[in-house]
Amino acid sequence: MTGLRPLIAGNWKMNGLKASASELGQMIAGAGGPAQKADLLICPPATLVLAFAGAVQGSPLRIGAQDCHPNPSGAHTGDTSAEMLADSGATAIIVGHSERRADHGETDALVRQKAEAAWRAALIAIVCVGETQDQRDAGQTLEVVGRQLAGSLPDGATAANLVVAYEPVWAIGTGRTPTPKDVQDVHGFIRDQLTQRFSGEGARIRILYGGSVKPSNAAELMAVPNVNGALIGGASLKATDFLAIAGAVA
Ligand SMILES: O=C[C@H](O)COP(=O)(O)O
Repeated sequence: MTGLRPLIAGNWKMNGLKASASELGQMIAGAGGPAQKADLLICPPATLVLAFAGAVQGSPLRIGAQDCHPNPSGAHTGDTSAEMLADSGATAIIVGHSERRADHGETDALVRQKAEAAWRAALIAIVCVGETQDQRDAGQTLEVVGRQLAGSLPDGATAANLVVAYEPVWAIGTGRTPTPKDVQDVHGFIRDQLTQRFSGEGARIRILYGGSVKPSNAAELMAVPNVNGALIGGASLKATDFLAIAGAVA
């Protein structure tokens, strides 16, 4: 950590039904324990944002979303705008997750528009970047991450409106993680990019690590310089694991 309050964010991806409110209830119940060292955010599927946002009222937990359309409204069947998510009680939106980049062909330019949409709705944009296995093997990690940052981050980022998540694609859902040294190198690079572009604000924007974070590796990963929290997939579906990870921050 670099003195920034950590953010532990859970991305439930396409998982969760109304009955999952009981898991959320356990998170709320445990949020006052060791987990209170971090800001806590759960990003359920859009279908649950409204109900979950109501459920967390009065607790330290916040609710976010996983994607948004760039436009505030209009003829876009099946899409959801940032304004709709804000209206449902979301406080943040994940944009540019590698699964959306891969499954929906999202470009850096589109991700940037989505981040701007989140800001237009007064929400935090959590912008994801990360290299594939092939890119890593070719020694292109920093080049890829640098290009994604340059293309995906809008001008005007502040510590209050932007979080960056570094998620190596090959580490997502695989049980594999980079070494702490590798994480340190990439997060240090991201920090440099942020400070070059956003000056003093860039030093205070939180940089999350994501990819197979679990209770057993959280303390080691969260202790790496310039790691200011985690974006957690699978392990965020279980309250005990999510809270244990939050409790492991330095
Ligand atoms: O957004 C979360 C990431 O894709 C990480 O997922 P994972 O923790 O299941 O590897």
